[in-house]
Amino acid sequence: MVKQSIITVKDLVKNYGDFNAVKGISFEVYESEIFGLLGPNGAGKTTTLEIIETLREKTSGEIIVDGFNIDTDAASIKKRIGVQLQAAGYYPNLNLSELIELFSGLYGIDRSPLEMLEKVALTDKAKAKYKDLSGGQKQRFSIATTLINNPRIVFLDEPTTGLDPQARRNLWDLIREIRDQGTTVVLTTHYMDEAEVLCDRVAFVDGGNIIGVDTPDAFIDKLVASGFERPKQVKLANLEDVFINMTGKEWRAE
Ligand SMILES: Nc1ncnc2c1ncn2[C@@H]1O[C@H](COP(=O)(O)OP(=O)(O)OP(=O)(O)O)[C@@H](O)[C@H]1O
Repeated sequence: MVKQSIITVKDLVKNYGDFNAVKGISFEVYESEIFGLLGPNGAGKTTTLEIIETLREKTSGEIIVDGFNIDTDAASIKKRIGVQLQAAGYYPNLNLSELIELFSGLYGIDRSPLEMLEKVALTDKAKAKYKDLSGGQKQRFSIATTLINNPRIVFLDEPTTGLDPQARRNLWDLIREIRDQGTTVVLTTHYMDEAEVLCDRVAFVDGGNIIGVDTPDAFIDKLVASGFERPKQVKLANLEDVFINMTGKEWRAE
């Protein structure tokens, strides 16, 4: 099957004053894939995401999102994407249900809060305030808010940072469900195990450059074919497997 590109980034440059944070990167994201931007702190991942999300100005380069050019059609792009809000955007006096009603209103659409909360297993917290949620619940709620406008693409910046292993795996399942329903997912992560099992393709970003884009399997196979071997015999399980095995996979009461 020919892959259809939903995001095309060409020669993207971002300077902050005289600091060249993104140095002319080009890549494509395909429709209905989970695409990961990986790289060390300060590599330029968030800058790149926020430019594509129309939240930050680029210095130069071309970006097409779902057929719309960011220079001429940013408003059409905004309507087609879902972006996680910073926590500060969640008015403290409203409960989750009311927050979803508020955001739906801002989009000018009518979404049932319970239906949205159901997607992220938070119906029992409908009357709770955002600040009273656990870390995993906060992440799930913020993902629910990205889905309100039925977006073609959702952007998730480090969605699992700070979560325990169960919450992380549950969030992976949620992200896969979003992809399986036809929504493209672009995320950043520092966890390579996460990228390996979750992402269909990954781009490595380093010092403002993209140094490779491929499937996790292809990257690993290429490295192994080049003669790389781990210094130590790899065990058939790791400590996280032990943890999950001892404490169970189910949703936590949190
Ligand atoms: N508003 C800004 N003004 C000046 N420099 C900035 C600004 N935002 C980011 N930078 C710089 O640009 C570089 C890229 O930052 P960015 O946040 O995009 O990196 P990142 O890959 O997302 O890092 P992390 O993994 O730490 O989130 C960093 O050196 C950062 O200090």
